[in-house]
Amino acid sequence: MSAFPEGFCWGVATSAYQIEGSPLADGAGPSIWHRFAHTPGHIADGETGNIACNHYQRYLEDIGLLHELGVNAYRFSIAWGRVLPEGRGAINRKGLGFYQRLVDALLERGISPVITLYHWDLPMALQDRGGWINPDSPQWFADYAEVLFRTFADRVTSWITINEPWVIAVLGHLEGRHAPGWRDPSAAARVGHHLLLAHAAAVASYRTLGHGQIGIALNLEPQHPAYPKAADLLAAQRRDAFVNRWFLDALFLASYPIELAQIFGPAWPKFGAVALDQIHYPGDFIGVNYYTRARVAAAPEAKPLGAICLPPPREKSTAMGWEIYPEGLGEVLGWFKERYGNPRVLITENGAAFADPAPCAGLVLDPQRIVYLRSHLRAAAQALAAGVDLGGYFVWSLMDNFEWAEGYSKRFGLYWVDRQTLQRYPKSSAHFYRSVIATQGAVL
Ligand SMILES: OC[C@@H]1[C@@H](O)[C@H](O)[C@@H](O)c2nc(CNc3ccccc3)cn21
Repeated sequence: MSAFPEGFCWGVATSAYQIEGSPLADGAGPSIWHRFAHTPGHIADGETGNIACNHYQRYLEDIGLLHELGVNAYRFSIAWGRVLPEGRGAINRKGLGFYQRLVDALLERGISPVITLYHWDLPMALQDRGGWINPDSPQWFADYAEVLFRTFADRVTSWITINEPWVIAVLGHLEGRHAPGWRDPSAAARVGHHLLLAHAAAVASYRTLGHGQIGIALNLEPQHPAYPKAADLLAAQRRDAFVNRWFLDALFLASYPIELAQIFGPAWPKFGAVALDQIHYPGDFIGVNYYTRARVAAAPEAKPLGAICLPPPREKSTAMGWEIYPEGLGEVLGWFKERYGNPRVLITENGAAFADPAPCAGLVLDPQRIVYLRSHLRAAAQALAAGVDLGGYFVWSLMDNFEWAEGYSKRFGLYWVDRQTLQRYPKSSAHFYRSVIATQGAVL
């Protein structure tokens, strides 16, 4: 029996800087990840996205892989700096032309484009104006989005404004592990707010220019007390406010969790009623990027949260050190039905990195990824049966790619990429996912 309804959206996901390569080709303006990756010490093995998977040249071959999988949707991001090299103003027609050819080739194959407007690669020219802490940044983003809405209004009906505002604010502006590499709590709080204003402005623009669906993609991760102790439960609740409810409550409830003012202290701005009303903009769907859960222990010395996350047992971990915890996907999906009015949800990322072996006779055997995907797909099917308005599922990722600060050392793909030749090889998980799609989940 099919676990998923006819018309369910089956896809895979990628992002521009992680797969395209050629970051400066055809008049493209450099991004903050180009600068960050070229700054020694930021990326494992000193790698950059200069080549990545050379998708910029090999995109037709990669669309062939999508067709081989049988997906009916493909989530990818547009590099802002290819379209607007200075981040605003003059349009780079060659840069926009790449995405027009990509969209047309997808549509010819019957694959629906799901475009992420922003997946972390802000044009350097805008960062030089302060980037996301600049109060003008929401308008910069809305103007960029309008160029794409007008270009693709007739062909693209699924849009994601921003990928993971929490990662942008926290890893990029609080912890400094991602571009632009800042460590400034006040900046992180303001960046989070400006990203929500940017999302709201793009949604408002799409309401006048488009006739499809638009949403935002959030990284969501259940926070569980490591031990049955009151202190651990309180620490887990604090971290839940910080990781999950910061953006969920803002979008759906027009309020920030009170814990954030305690966590950020004086660095947390005094947002008024108008500011909170302006971020009350969930859009048409919520994208859920789910990978794992956190086991949280109280640690008063670990400022500002007073919490630490305990590593999972090795036998339950992926190559990223993340716990394999499919139950957490059902928990996260349930939040939308229980707390936020049961909006349309898409699982916009779910996947895992494992130490995949090299190809043998043209195939990479990755049984662990099959186990991971099967268990998470089962959890998704159970949530759907329980009444969650789940409309689609995207595997992260189509192929091994540039895994940010980890460089190319972590492989998330359904296709294995030879780093010397860039040849793509199917993993057995690609064949598994193809069978899931072909049977609407009956094989699970
Ligand atoms: O790490 C795998 C992927 C990454 O390649 C995607 O670009 C990004 O959208 C993505 N988000 C998560 C989950 N959130 C996260 C948490 C901590 C650090 C980085 C990402 C995983 N991933």
